[in-house]
Amino acid sequence: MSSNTGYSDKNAKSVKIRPSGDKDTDKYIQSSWQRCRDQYKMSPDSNVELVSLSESEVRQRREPMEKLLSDSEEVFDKIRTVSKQSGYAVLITNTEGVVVKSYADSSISHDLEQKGLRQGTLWSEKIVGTNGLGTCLTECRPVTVFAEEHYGFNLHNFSCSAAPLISPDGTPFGALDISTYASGNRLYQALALNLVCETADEIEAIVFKNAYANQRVISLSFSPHRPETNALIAVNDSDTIIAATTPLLLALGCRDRYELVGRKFQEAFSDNPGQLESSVVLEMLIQLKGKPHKLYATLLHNSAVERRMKAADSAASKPSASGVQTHSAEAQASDTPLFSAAGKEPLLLKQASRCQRIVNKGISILLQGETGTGKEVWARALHESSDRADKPFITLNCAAIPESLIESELFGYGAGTFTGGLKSGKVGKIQASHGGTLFLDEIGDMPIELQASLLRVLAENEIIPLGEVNPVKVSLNVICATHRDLKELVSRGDFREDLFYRISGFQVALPSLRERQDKPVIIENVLRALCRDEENAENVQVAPEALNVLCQYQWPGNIRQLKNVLQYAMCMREGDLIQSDDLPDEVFAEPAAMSSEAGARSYAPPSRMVSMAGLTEAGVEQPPLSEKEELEQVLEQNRWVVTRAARALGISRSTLHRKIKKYNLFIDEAAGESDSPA
Ligand SMILES: Nc1ncnc2c1ncn2[C@@H]1O[C@H](COP(=O)(O)OP(=O)(O)OP(=O)(O)O)[C@@H](O)[C@H]1O
Repeated sequence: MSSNTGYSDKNAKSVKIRPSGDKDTDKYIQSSWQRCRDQYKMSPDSNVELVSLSESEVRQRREPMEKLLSDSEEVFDKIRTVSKQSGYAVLITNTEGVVVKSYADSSISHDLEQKGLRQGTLWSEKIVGTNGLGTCLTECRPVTVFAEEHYGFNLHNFSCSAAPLISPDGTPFGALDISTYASGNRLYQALALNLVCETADEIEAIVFKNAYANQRVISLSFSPHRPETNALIAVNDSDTIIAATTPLLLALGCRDRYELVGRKFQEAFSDNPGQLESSVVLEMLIQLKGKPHKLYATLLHNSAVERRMKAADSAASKPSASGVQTHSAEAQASDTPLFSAAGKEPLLLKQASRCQRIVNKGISILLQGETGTGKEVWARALHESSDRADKPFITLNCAAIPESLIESELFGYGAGTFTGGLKSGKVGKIQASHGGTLFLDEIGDMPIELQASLLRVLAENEIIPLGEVNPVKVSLNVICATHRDLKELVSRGDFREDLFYRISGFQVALPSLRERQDKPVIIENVLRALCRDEENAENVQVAPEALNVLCQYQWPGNIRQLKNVLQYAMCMREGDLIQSDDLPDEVFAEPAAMSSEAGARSYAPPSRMVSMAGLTEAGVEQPPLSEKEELEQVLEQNRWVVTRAARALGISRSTLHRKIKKYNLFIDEAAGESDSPA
């Protein structure tokens, strides 16, 4: 390990933590200080520099959280009122620790704003050291960082309490913080922490109800007088629990959300013969730590589900005059190919309804996503949702055939054009998709010379097959897909800018499987499809522990890999239950180190004093790094910004430049000289 850390072991021993009197608190503050010292190579008792992002960088990071922020407005109003009265600033960050929204409603909080507690600042623990937001995101738990517990000397007069914001699959999507000037006793901050935790719970419940608006959401409570709580589960049509909120998992003492998720409702809350109906509080008996407890379940009012159920009932009981069974608009919508490709992923559901509206409007659609994320499935769903559904759907994977053949594959050729070609000539894919849809997969691999011809086809709707002179009129819908960053290809001159704009009238980003909030639903869908292909397999299920393993795995090959894994497990299983032992070794790999501050994504209840340190990047035991590896790691963490990496390493910029040269590390000079985060 490098000794150029700017402080000696003697300094390290002098790490001082103001005793809080709370052992648990001391532990997480100590771990954070240790990370600052050993991993981020920060020197204690020196000032930390706050990094501010530009308006557009903040906007870009806020965009995915926009809906959540507007849905939770009422909850934010409540915490703002309390914060205003007590002189706190309210900050909301994404998982990187970038403040995407802040509220300063009092003169104290205006003052705090001037000191950096405002929208746009970056509170990543790696950059700023121990602090409320950064440490909360790293530890994935609520924290208060009070006065001298902050690593940076210039933050010693702040008191910050933060809690992670948790999405329905248990992964953090940001953090909420209230901060003020530190005064009095640290223990008084317990109230602030409580307020942040309660608010984070309320936000989690709102996001949860929205994510499962088409399922049954049940509130569970220990009191019959307060049946509606933030302790929620979502149950699908076959009575399987598909998600649970953090407050519920903590109340029931579950260390892992898959102690509930994946189980049948009746079985999880055993000996409960009652039926859940609207506005009835169902009393149930459960065992907690060996003792019986009464638990009250209430089915929350859900108009979408009620409409769907009513539609299903009436469809089942009365055929329409035409003899065709009727469905409500809701049921019809969720039956469409686009909605079934979207699963229950909130972002994709939104994209499905947008695509549904534009699919016949002549707007070109570009699909982006890693390999195996379902781009072709989405393209087919678009075709099947369009007016061209009964016409051909033709695909051409530009990366899968040699460059020299793409042109003839696309445009076809006339009789006798090539030696070795078909005597009668060949109809190209463009002509073959006339009337229907042409799906150009991996468009980023289209040779630049051919891009001009493709652009012409799209603009003029006609082609001239190779070796022919007469143009042929075509009418087709072109959908393109890529896993590459086309804008970057454009900037490198490898992709025509005019073609990029021509094919990307509307862009759909398909999330990787590891990012999806609806993993249990996707697993179930892929499994059902496989079961349909096998005799007597209709009752095959995945056991909760196996489901847990599948949901925690990082899935570099996305849904395609999931399909292979389930195919393997189907062969290995004995009986109708797929157990962990039936899964291939690959899915038991350690969670990969995460790029975001939040560390490895966790499916266990992540907060309220349950430390996820064992799963975070920080907690995974690392072998010692060589100086070169360490430099690469710190440069990577600081996005190759030399000034920032030098600061993180505790060395000067010129020393870092010398080391970069010594180890022949690649550095992008433009990025290296700038301090603005990429
Ligand atoms: N929503 C889904 N539900 C069930 N299975 C799916 C879903 N999406 C994709 N799959 C399955 O995953 C596999 C990969 O899907 P697809 O070929 O559409 O991915 P892709 O992104 O086009 O991959 P590539 O980039 O490698 O071409 C296919 O077997 C497909 O059937």
